[in-house]
Amino acid sequence: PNILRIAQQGEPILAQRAANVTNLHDATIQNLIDDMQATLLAANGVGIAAPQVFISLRIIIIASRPKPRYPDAPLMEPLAMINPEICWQSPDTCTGWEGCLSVPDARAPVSRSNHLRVRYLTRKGEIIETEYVGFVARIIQHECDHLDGVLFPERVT
Ligand SMILES: O=C(NO)N[C@@H](Cc1ccccc1)C(=O)O
Ligand SMILES: [Zn+2]
Repeated sequence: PNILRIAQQGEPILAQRAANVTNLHDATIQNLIDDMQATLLAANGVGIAAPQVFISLRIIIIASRPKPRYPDAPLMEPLAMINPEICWQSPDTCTGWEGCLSVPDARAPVSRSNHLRVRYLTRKGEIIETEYVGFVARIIQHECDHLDGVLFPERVT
C-alpha cells in the first residue's frame, strides 16, 4: 500500500460532494482502501475520508484507538465503510474535541449526536447496519461530513 498526500483546507475537492462507489470489486477501489488505511495509520489518525486523499468517492475508514489527545477512545480494528448513510441519529448530542488531518493545528469542541445508526457496504460488498455511540459515532459524523464537503470548523457553534 502507498501513503498518499492529504489534501489541506482550501483544496476544492474538500468542499465537493463525493460520488457513490459503483465498482467496489475493482482493484482500484480495493487498493484505494488499503492506501487510505496506510495513510491514516502513518498520520496517526482515527479516521479518514477519500476526498482527503484527492478521491471524490464515498469511502471512509474508522479506526478509533486511544491516543494522548483522545485517551478515552475505544480500541477497534480499522473499518472501511463504502457509501455510508447515517439512517438515524439521536437528538441528544455531546460536545467533544475534534481535529482534522486536512486542517492542521486546529482543534475545537464540536457538538455531535451521541448515538447513530449507519448503513454501509463493507469492502467485501456486504450491506451492514450498525449502531454507534460516543467517540466512534463522532468520528463517523466527522468522516461523513467530508463526503458532503463539510469540514469540522463549519460545525463549531
Ligand atoms: O481528519 C480526520 N478525519 O477526517 N482525522 C481526524 C478524525 C477525528 C474525527 C473526530 C474527532 C477526532 C478526530 C483524526 O484526528 O484522526
Ligand atoms: Zn477530517
